[in-house]
Amino acid sequence: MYKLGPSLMCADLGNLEQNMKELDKAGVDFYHIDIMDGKFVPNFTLGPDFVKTVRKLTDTPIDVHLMIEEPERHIDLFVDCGVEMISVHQESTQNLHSLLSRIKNHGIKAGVAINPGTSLEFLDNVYDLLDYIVIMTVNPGFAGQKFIPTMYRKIAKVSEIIKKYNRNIEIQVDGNIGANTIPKCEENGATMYVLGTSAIFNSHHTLEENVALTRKLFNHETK
Ligand SMILES: O=C(CO)[C@H](O)[C@H](O)COP(=O)(O)O
Repeated sequence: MYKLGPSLMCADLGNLEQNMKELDKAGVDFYHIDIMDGKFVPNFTLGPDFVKTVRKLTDTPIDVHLMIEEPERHIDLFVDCGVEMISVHQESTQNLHSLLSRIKNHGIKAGVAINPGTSLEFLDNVYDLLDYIVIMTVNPGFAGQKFIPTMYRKIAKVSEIIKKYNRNIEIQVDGNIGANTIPKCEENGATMYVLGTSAIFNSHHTLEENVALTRKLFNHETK
């Protein structure tokens, strides 16, 4: 079961409603929304008002990726937007366990996003709270970057670790996910795919066609 989630920072924001109509028609599984504060990452992107707009436009699950410092100060703001999933970075908070507990207490899925240079040992302390782990396959901040090849091994390692925990934790991959990278991500155990400029938000085909072409890259069925 594999899930596809367009990264809305890469959408045509002047045409958001139309873009989302096409993507919903194409049957995407979730929408990925990147929140950047210019501190934790060197860029600014979307915020809670944008998330609320997306919520009004679709019933498809919304996955918020918080690339911000002190996310504990803002969790409630994003929960109140009506999202289904929130991921945070271990490097951005003093107390990851309590932050993940807070997300779970709101009845939504909790994820941890892992930067390319961050090791995996900390997972042992929080795995009981995790619904998904996001392997950043680029350094977070900008769309259109190159996949870091050593991240394939990291996906495989996380996959092994999850088996050891014996819990149903999904592996999401984010950053330059497309024709050149999906087959190897799948081989190594990724289950959720964030689709940006490489896979769908480019001018080669319509969004619906790009989603259909992306599905063809998988050996197994999506969803
Ligand atoms: O998290 C991100 C950047 O930090 C984006 O979601 C991601 O990079 C998607 O865009 P692309 O496929 O162009 O890399």
